[in-house]
Amino acid sequence: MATRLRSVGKKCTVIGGSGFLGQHMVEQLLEKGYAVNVFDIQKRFENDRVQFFLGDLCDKEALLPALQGVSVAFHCASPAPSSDNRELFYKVNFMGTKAVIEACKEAGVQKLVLTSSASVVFEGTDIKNGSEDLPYAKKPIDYYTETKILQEKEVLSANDPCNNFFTTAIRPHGIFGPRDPQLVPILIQAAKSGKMKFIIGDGKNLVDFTYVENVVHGHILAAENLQKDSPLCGKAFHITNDEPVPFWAFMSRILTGLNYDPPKYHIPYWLAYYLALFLSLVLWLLSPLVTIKPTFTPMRVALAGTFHYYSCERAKRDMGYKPVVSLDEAIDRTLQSYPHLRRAKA
Ligand SMILES: NC(=O)C1=CN([C@@H]2O[C@H](COP(=O)(O)OP(=O)(O)OC[C@H]3O[C@@H](n4cnc5c(N)ncnc54)[C@H](O)[C@@H]3O)[C@@H](O)[C@H]2O)C=CC1
Ligand SMILES: CC(C)CCC[C@@H](C)[C@H]1CC[C@H]2C3=C(CC[C@]12C)[C@@]1(C)CCC(=O)C[C@@H]1CC3
Repeated sequence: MATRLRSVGKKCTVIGGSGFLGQHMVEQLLEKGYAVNVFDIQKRFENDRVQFFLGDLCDKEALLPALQGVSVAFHCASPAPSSDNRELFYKVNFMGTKAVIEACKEAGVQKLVLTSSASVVFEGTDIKNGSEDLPYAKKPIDYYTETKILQEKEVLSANDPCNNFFTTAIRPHGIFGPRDPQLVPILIQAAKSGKMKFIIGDGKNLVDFTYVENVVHGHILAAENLQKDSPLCGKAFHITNDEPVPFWAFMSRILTGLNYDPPKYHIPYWLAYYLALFLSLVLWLLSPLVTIKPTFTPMRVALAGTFHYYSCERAKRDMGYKPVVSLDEAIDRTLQSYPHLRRAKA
């Protein structure tokens, strides 16, 4: 109730509001009484209560109309991690984020909440209950992560209380839920083509998978607690389900929930990693002739075979965060939302 009262009359803009997380943000913001603008390069849904602004966030002039009269901007736009396009990541995540900051300041937006990623500290080796104090990855696992680091630094250092401009960053990890175009669809595609036979490593590595509604809840709490002298100013916060789970148990639960067999043979982590590395080298050599997107990339092998789970104590302490949907419930809701991916029983 308190949250609802505080949010009445608030106007916000969701940059990247047509995306998976963005659409869920829009739905919950509307439910909480916010007036919502969406700025995105594409329009992917219809809603009379939302004002859409189409444009590229790298263009400050295009952003300005979407930010007029707005008190909070949520920036959750990014090229898809799988695009692996270094120039595009640099242009959108780094240069584009600079444009977002400039446009917010010029339009008089008071709060900017960035969707960063817990992966900004991940280098492909185990992280167990990692806090926000871990240093940024010196060797990020891919170009996407490299530019998420640049982006987060840019937003946090733009915090400027003297000019009434406050910034914070949310670092979710492994977001999943209805309409996710990545995790479940990629997994089921791999299972369909017979590639989900092997567990990479011993299968005991714990990982955070975070239900999209919990991620949205973290963003809204961040916006509502971000103000002068609050501990959120210029700081990053992990938002997770706070229930780390073995990576392969989670994958198996999704697979069996959609009537696919879970993987049962084990392959040593380093063997999988070097095979994926060798495959990407071969595909790179062949790239002038054919473009093939491999299912197993070194990055995915690293994510599938190591521990990477994070503490969200800072978010609990500073913004009263607590996941609103348990992992069990989240998996059930997600499975129900993908009837078209369910395999018919023989
Ligand atoms: N999906 C995941 O597991 C995780 C995602 N994140 C972050 O969460 C955010 C949202 O991710 P998703 O919703 O999964 O991605 P998504 O690909 O579904 O949505 C991204 C949106 O950004 C828009 N966009 C891209 N380039 C743009 C540009 N130049 N100008 C305007 N709009 C542009 C796209 O059109 C799309 O609607 C991203 O910042 C991502 O880095 C962080 C941690 C985990
Ligand atoms: C084929 C299988 C070995 C794995 C299929 C599932 C993967 C597609 C996903 C498992 C962990 C996911 C993940 C991300 C994308 C999808 C997975 C690799 C991110 C890279 C998305 C962007 C981020 O900021 C970090 C995420 C970490 C976990």
